[in-house]
Amino acid sequence: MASRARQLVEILSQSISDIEDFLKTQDAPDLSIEQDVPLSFHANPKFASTKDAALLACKELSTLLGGSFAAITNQTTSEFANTQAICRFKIPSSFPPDRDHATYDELAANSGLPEPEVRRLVRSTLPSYIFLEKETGIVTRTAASKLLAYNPLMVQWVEMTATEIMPATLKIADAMEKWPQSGEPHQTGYNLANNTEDSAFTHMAKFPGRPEQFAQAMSLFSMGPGYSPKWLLENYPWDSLETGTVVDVGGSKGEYGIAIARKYPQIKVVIQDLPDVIEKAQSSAPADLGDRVEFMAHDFLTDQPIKDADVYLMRWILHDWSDAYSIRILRALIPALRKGARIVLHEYIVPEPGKTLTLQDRTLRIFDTAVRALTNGKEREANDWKALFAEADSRFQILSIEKPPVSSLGIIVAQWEG
Ligand SMILES: C[S@@+](CC[C@H](N)C(=O)[O-])C[C@H]1O[C@@H](n2cnc3c(N)ncnc32)[C@H](O)[C@@H]1O
Repeated sequence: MASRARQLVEILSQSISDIEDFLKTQDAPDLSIEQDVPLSFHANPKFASTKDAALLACKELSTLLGGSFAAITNQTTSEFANTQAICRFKIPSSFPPDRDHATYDELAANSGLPEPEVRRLVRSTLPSYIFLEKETGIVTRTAASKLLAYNPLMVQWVEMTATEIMPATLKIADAMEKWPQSGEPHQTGYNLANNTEDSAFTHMAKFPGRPEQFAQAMSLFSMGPGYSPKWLLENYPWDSLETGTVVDVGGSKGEYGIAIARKYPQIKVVIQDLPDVIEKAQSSAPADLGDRVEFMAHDFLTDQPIKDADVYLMRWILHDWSDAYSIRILRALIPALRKGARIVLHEYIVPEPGKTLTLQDRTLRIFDTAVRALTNGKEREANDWKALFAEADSRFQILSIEKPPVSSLGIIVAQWEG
């Protein structure tokens, strides 16, 4: 028997042929993104049922291809709200042991929610393939609900997105009205959604568990193959540094700095971050690298204290900051720079529009919305990166802006010519 994916392709192919035949009988042009078919077609039972069959096949095929993670993350806001509720009430893990199917009564008993509530929530997630109900009253776990049952980080991600990101993004328009063109990290959708004057991360830190939840949710991303430090290690000529110094600015626990020091025994690395982050990072620093890895508290909005280093690395830093602040962060390096020093950024590079649309475009535009909502940050296109350095100082010369094929992040290299 043909695979489910193949069956869906057949349904899609047949439905599209039927739709095209229908359009011909109506003397209507082909389906087009730029021009809808007349509204009256949707009232035509033949057109409507064929279109629905095609859309449903597309949706299922997209879920098959995208996998369980995308099935959860690609939901609309209200679908996502129901997914948050099924996580909060632990419905994905309320199945009897060793079984991936359960009655609503069993789910109610194990989750502690009344049966009508469980039924309503579960049925709201059926269109997203979070659960299936192949036989009325019997709920089957899908790959997506198994992910929610067995992967605590995924549940943290759902909760964090629903409580931190979504409310903030829905306030972007209000923030734009209230603070036109602001680049301030405390004049954002997050500020309005949380009724605070603190910047997002300062505000979150006032609530036990919130920063940890944010960090854990974000760590889900770092597990993807595109986020491995190896892309930065393999795609920058670190071995040309001889006995050089690399400063990992905003380096957090030093994942990247430590990886560089471990692979290149001639390089010394200084990992800088805010004092409380450095205090924690220092306590878990690897002993075997000795004094080749140093931790230092430093606020990157102030002048860089490590002079004449070979490379100032900033991974995933400037996307959290508006142009005005990013320029300030770049300028704060200048007093330390010797001629020829390199600034290496490891950041997303948003593809320019007008070229072929890729799935990455959608993902990066969503990230851009999230960083804007949280801190007035920005995901940037190659030209934005160039403009940022040019605005910071004309003595920064961009050497390359490239994204290694499997890497999610690109590498932007600038040289100080002052
Ligand atoms: C998105 S994380 C990136 C961490 C690390 N570079 C990485 O890629 O894993 C941003 C980091 O910037 C640090 N940070 C935020 N504001 C800072 C400041 N004013 N000075 C120094 N570090 C700061 C945060 O503590 C955090 O570790």
